[in-house]
Amino acid sequence: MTEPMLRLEGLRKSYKGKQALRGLDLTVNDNEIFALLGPTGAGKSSTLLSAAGLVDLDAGRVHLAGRDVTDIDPSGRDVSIVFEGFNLLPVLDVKDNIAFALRSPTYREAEAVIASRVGRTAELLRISHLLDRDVDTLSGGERQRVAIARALVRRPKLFLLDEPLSALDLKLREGLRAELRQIHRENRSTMLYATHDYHGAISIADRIGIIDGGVMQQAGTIEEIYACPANIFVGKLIGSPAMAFFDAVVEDGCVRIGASGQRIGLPVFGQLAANMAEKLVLGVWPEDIEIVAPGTDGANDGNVYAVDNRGFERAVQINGNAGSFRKVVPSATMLKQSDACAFRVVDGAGFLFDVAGGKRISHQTKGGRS
Ligand SMILES: Nc1ncnc2c1ncn2[C@@H]1O[C@H](COP(=O)(O)OP(=O)(O)OP(=O)(O)O)[C@@H](O)[C@H]1O
Repeated sequence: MTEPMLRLEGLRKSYKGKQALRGLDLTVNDNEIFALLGPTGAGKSSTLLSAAGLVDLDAGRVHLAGRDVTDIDPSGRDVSIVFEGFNLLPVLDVKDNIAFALRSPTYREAEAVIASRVGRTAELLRISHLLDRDVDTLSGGERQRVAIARALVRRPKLFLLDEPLSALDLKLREGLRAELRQIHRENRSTMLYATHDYHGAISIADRIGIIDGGVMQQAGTIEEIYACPANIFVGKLIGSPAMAFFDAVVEDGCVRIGASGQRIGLPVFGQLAANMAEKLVLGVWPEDIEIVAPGTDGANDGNVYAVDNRGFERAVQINGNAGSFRKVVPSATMLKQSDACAFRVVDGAGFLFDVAGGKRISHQTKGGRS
């Protein structure tokens, strides 16, 4: 088996007593795009900086293509990093900004080779027409392309992208993401892409890692994560809309939603932990919740709190006694704000989570997502 391109093992990093990484593990395989998804302050940048060797770790090891590089300088690691802030050099034009890394003492190349590589990389990123411009005359999207070109031109083993597209508008972001995938296919490069944008992460990545509090919460393909979300935090960050959560109680071999809602037989949740608490949280992907007519037998009562128009679809928020959820429905669905309605969880769907720690305690279910 080939070695993973990047293996981070038990990384710990504190900044003036503030713990940013708390035993973080992460594996990025050769030739894959791995998205590191997490909210602000989760530890994404610290993870990328650790991989590049740009921070001093308190503990843990960094392996690059099977080699332990923990004690190796950034220049000896063969990785390139693109930051959100672009870090272009204002005194140089676009061409020289891209060529900069190839002219460093470590990567010194012949000028003819540099010109050809700069030209090829500029074509890939569709910035050939900008090569003679000063960087301070460029738009945000153009600068971002130049920053990516500058990192790419070295053809590093590993390409680290830290929120590279967040400053761009939606259309530019989508376009650049498609181009990054194309570059990845052509160059067979490996990318670690940090973002807090769920849509961005799933559209570009082969696998996703969800990070919070400096710890990897779960890693896998999006299908694996949907089929088995590790904890409530993962459910809240994944999906669009995200997972719905309801208070639930265990009574008479059933899980009951709220005090008087739907009853679901315990066996559908698989073999459960022996000492299951009486109170639990039931997590359900919105696709596994049906909205039905008010008063439907065995369903949960609710009312429509908000309706957002999305063109061909609408996103509705339904509030119930045991919790609320958002779900996308066709725009022909006759639901208006304040309407009474009812909803029920599709047979066999849903996950049970522990109230205290938020960990999933039920097995994979057979809902619409699995
Ligand atoms: N140089 C620093 N000095 C002090 N604290 C820092 C420093 N860098 C990061 N931190 C703290 O470490 C934690 C993790 O930060 P990090 O930048 O790795 O998170 P992030 O997931 O990249 O966040 P964001 O999405 O906001 O960039 C945060 O609480 C942050 O405030």
